[in-house]
Amino acid sequence: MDVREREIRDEQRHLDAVYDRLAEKIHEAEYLMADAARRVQVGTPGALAERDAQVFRAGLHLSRLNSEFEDFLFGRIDLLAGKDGERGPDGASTSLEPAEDAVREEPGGGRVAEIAETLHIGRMGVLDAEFVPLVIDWRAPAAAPFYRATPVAPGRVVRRRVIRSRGRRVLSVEDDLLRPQVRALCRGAELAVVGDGALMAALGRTRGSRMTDIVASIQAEQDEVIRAPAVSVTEVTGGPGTGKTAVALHRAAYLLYQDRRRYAGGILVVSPTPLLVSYTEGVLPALGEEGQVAIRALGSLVEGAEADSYDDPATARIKGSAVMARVLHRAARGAAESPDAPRTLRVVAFGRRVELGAEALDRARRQTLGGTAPVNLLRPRARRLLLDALWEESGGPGRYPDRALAEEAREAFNEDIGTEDAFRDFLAAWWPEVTPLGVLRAMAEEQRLARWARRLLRPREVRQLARSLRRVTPSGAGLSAHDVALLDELRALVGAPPRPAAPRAADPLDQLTGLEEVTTHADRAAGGRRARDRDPEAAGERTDYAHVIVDEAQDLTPMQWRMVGRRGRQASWTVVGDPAQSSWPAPEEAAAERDAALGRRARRRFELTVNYRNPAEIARVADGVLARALPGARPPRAVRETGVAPRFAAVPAGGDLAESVRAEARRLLDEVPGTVGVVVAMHRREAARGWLAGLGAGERLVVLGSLEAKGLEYDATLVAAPGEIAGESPAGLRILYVALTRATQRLTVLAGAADEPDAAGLPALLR
Ligand SMILES: Nc1ncnc2c1ncn2[C@@H]1O[C@H](COP(=O)(O)OP(=O)(O)OP(=O)(O)O)[C@@H](O)[C@H]1O
Repeated sequence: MDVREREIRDEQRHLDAVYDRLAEKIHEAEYLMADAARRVQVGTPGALAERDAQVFRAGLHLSRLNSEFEDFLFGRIDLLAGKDGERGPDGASTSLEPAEDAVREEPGGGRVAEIAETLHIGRMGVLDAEFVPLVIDWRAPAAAPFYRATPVAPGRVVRRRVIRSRGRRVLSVEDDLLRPQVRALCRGAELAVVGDGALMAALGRTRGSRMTDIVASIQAEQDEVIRAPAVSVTEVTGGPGTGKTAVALHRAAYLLYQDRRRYAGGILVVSPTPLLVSYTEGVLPALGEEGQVAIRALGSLVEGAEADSYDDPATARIKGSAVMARVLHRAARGAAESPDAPRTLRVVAFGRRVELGAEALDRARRQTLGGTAPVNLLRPRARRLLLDALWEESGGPGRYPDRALAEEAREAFNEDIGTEDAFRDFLAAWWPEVTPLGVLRAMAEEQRLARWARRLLRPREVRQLARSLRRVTPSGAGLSAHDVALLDELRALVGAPPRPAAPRAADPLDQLTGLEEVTTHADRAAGGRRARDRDPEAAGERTDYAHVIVDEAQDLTPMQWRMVGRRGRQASWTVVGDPAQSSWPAPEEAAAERDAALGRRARRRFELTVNYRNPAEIARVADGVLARALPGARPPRAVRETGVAPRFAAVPAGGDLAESVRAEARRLLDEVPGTVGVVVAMHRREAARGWLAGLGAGERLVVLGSLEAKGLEYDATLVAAPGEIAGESPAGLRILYVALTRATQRLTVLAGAADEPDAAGLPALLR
């Protein structure tokens, strides 16, 4: 048996012990369920509440324990004795630095050390029957050295081992030695070292259609972000492939572990596109945090609205800009004045007809709009002002010289007239209840919009905006992601009618860990009631998150920052992004709204510097475009090379882009076993799907418009007609940079006629 086999066998023994222990825990949980069910016979309220809590705990515990993880246990660290003998609640010793005498000089020269503690790291903590840790949760303080230790600052770590397993079987181990100069002994035998680095093995693996977690190979600079304290704002920048998205998701899991009571159900992750949402959705469940975090695309942040179309760059620029907030303010108030609102109000008072004409009504409207409340909430004010005007008109004030009598009569007048059908019908038509969608659709009428946008938008912009809003239907189909931010703003401006309550998701792990208090059904119901009393809107949709994570933050428009900001008024934040990949052309304007959203909270900044996605050969091509897009910007350092240069091809003279795209895509499908992404300019998106139809690769082949490629990655990428992508918007070069940085193995750049390829097929933009 060679060293590798022996080490795998040892880890297998440990994993077997872990699963045996899990089996015992499952048995316990089942017993608790059965026991709780028996208590239903004892009908006192106290006993019922207890039973409720117990069933809930045991059920969740069971489902968690039963889920088969791909690799439940993935790491191990072998440690020197610590400076002090303190132990944490998980049984591991807490000291980070080795004891003075942990490493000794050997008589014949060299140094030797004894391994004092071995910890296995996994997705969930497991103690044996004697409370000795069999597995430490990856988020526990004791697991931090697994991620943080480096040969320069090894702390107590001598050997770090990454264990790959599937289900109950250990497949392989990969070791890093952090104190290579020390001869380490484990129970008298020399510590074995197997393999050459888990990170490289992980990075070289074929990608599927879903992102996977990186728990087994989080790097030190990433770990610092993941475990940064959640006070205030954590800002993370870093180039493509530096793990920003991965880090943001792992941070969500870490925060839940740290303070479950505060964060369960209260973390929002905002992602730029639905494609990126579905790509990343599996990561948190794999980390054991099923259903605890809401991951939403910018176009799905508003309940009941779902973006299903794209704006051209010029329209997006208008819709996203901060000035829209003022246009919407006027529109919301203007929309309460319907073009076919009645022009006369007639009622009968004191036995005769009393009438308000256009002039009096206009005055009442202006006075009503002097109020600052959302327009729908101004209706009581409108009602009051109309009754005032009618009272005047009817000669009411002159009829009663006695003040007390006059007040009484006025009250009776309000009561009589205010409940008359003619008055009520008039009010409903004259101050109709407006909806955010209704206002947005009213803005599609160019003349009205021109009035609301006076001195704020240019006539050309008004025309463009109105035209684009005409595709929005009364049911809300045809909305773009930018429209959704406008709807959210309008919701604040019109004051949405209350919605029926949706119960807040219960927090499974509160109950499972036993660290938190036990909640009963009664508690949960009361909690729901309290939340509704506070904010009627929160009943339909949660808007008060405890932590908000913004991915690809460089892309948020000012209006989108306002929308996201409304969801985190009391929250702490993690904001990750890369200015070099921004598709929004006016960064200063966005920065102002971003600052407003994040408020005065203190900020901690981190930078990630290593590109884990692209091989160096591909990164070099992208770096050239970065230098054009943002002269002076520093690209991240690519950690690996594949020895395969990117391929440059050109559409042959007189040839067809469609045919060349098809041929190049087929070539990549043959070259890599995993996924192939074909990136084209936005306007070619639909056509390109047709070009590639029937290539028969199932989920392996994906066609993307340039803006959809954000955040995603593929084993191979074909970037077609780069000049078209760069020319499509003012941010085009940065969008091309995004497209060129999606590949983990192979990149093909296909030059169209406008790309002026040289003899080697290299487009002008990449030379
Ligand atoms: N420590 C790590 N171990 C293994 N893989 C990693 C590590 N860090 C990042 N990766 C991998 O690198 C790839 C890029 O990560 P991610 O998508 O999070 O980067 P990003 O910074 O968000 O990129 P972009 O800015 O292009 O969206 C992913 O496949 C991720 O799993």
